[in-house]
Amino acid sequence: MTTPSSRFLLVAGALMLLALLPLLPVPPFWITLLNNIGIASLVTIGLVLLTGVGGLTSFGQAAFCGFGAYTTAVLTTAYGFSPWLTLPLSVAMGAIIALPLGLITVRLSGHFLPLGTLAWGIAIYYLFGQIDLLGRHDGISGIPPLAIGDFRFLSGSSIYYVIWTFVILTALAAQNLLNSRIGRAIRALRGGGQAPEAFGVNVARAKLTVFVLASMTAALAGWLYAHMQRAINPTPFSISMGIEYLLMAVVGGAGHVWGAIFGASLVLVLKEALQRLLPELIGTSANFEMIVFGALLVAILQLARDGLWPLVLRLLPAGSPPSLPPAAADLEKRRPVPAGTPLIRVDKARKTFGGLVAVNDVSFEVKAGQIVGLIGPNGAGKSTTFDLITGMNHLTAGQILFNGKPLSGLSPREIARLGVARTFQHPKILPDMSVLENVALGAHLRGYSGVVKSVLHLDRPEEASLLAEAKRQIERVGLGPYMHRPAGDLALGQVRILEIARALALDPVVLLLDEPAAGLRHGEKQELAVLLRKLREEGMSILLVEHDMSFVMGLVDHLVVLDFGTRIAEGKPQEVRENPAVIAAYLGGVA
Ligand SMILES: Nc1ncnc2c1ncn2[C@@H]1O[C@H](COP(=O)(O)OP(=O)(O)OP(=O)(O)O)[C@@H](O)[C@H]1O
Repeated sequence: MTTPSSRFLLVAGALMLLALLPLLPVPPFWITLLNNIGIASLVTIGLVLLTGVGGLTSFGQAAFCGFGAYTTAVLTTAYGFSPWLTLPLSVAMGAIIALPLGLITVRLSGHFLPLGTLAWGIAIYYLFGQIDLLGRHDGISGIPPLAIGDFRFLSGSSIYYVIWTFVILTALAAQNLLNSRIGRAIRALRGGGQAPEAFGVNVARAKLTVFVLASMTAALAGWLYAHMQRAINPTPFSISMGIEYLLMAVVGGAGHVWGAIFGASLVLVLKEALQRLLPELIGTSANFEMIVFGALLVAILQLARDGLWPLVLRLLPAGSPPSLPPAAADLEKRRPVPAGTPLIRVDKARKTFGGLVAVNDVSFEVKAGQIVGLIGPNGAGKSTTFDLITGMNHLTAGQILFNGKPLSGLSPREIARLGVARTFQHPKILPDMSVLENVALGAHLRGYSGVVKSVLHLDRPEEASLLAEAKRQIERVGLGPYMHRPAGDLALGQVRILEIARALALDPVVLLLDEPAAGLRHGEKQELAVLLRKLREEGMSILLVEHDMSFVMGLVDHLVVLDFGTRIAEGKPQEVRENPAVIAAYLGGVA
C-alpha cells in the first residue's frame, strides 16, 4: 500500500544511488555523461523557470553559460583568481549581462520574444569568437581544476559530486521560489499580464526577475563546465546548444523543476545511445542519428505535449496535499471605511476609441457598504467603465476619484494597492495551481518577501500568514472542500467564486465584479447572490456589471443604466425598472 512517505523514500533512495554511483564499478564514460547531464540540468532548471513557468521562450541560454565560463576562465588563467572566488563573480556576470538584455527582451511579445533571444544568442556566440582576451575561436586553455586544500577535483568522479551538489541545491532553490509569493507571481505570468497586475503583481519586474535568475543558473553551469573541461572555446555556447537546452526543458516537462533534470538526462542519453547503437544497427557510419533523434523527439512531444515528467509523476506514489502551518500571524488589515462614505466617484468619465464614444460623460457613485449594479445592453460601455476605474484603460476626459483621490495616471497595480479588487468577465485563473495558491495570489500585496528570502525559504512565517489568509477567504466563500484541488477542476460557478475569494484576499475596500453570474445555472446564481449579500452585511462595498436582470434586481441597492455609452437612468432598482427610457432601451419584457 502507498503510504504518504513513499515518495520521500523514493527520493531518498534516488539520492543515495546518485551519491554511491561513482563508488560502484560504473565505466568512466557513464560518469562523464552524468556530469554533462548535471551541467545541462542547471541550464534547464533556469529554462523551466523562464519558459515553462514564466512563459518566456528563450533560445539563447547557452550564451549565458558562455559568460559564466569565460569569466572564470579569464580571471583564473590571466589574473590568478581562485575558482571559488570566481564562482560568485561568474554568476554575477550572468546577472549583469541579463539585466539590460532582459529589459529589452521581456518587453517583446508573441514570436518576437523567441526571435529576439535567437538574435542575441547568435550575436554573443560570434562575439566570443572575436575577442582576443577570450582567445578568439581557439578559446582559453589551462583553466585550473576546482580544489579544496590539497585535494583537486581532477577526475570525473570527483567533480561529479560538486556538479550534482549544485544541481540539487539549485533544484531545491527553484522549488522554494516557485512555492513562494514571488513564485506564484512568476507562475501567474503564463495567464497574461492583465490579471496579475490587477492583484498587484509588477509583471515587468516578475519577468525580468525570472530572466535574470535563468541567466544566473546558466552562468553557474558555465562556471562548472569551464572547471570540468579546463579548456573552453565558443562552440558549446552556440545557438544550437541553446536550442538543445530548450528541447530538454520541453521534453522533460517545462513546468516542472525535476522535469528539467529528467529532460536533460533523456535527451543526452538518447543522443549518446543513438550515436553508439545506430552505426552498429544499420551498418553505416553516416550521420543518421540526428535524424532519428529529431524524429524521436517530435514523437515524444506529439504524445506528451506537456513533456514526460507529468507522466512520470503519475507512476510515482502520490504525495500528500501540502499541510497548512498550524499557527500563523494574521496579516495586517485596512481600517474599515464607515458605511455611507463615498468610495468611488465617477465624474463625467469619457472614453473614445477613434471616432466612437464608448463612455459618454458618465457619472455615478459607489458608497461604502452598498452593492451598486452597472447594467446596459451589449456594447453599452459597461466593461470600458470598469476598465477605466481599475486602470486597465485611461480616461479621455472627466475624472474618477477613489476615497477622494483621483485615480487618473495610476496603474492597475497601484489602484489594487489602494484597495480596489476585481474579478474578470472571462475568469483568469491558473488551472494547474491549487485553489489555495490561486487565492493566495490575491494576497500578493500583503507580503513583502523577495527572491532571496524565498529561495532560502526564510519567508516561512509570512508564507504561513498568506496561506492562512487564502484559506480564510476560501472558507468565507464556501469553497473549503476544494482548497487543495487544481483550480482547473472546478465548475464555472465555482471558478467565479474562486475569483471573488482571490479578490477578497487583497483585503479590498471595494470589490468590482465583472458579470459574476454569466454562464451560471439558476441554483449557482442564487448561491452567488447569498454570498454577495453576506459580504455586504460584513461591510464590503461592491460594484457589479451584470446582464441578468432578475439577479441584479433582487440584489443591488443602487442601479446605473448605460446605453450607447450614456447614463440613461439611475436609482433604486424599483425606480429604474419603471423608467420608460430603460424599458425602451434595455429591460423590455423583464420590467
Ligand atoms: N479597445 C477598444 N477599441 C475600440 N473599441 C472598443 C474597445 N473596447 C470597447 N470598444 C467599443 O466600445 C463600446 C463599448 O464596449 P464595452 O465592451 O464597454 O461594452 P459592454 O457594455 O461591456 O458590452 P458587453 O456587455 O457586450 O460586454 C463597444 O462599441 C465596443 O466595440
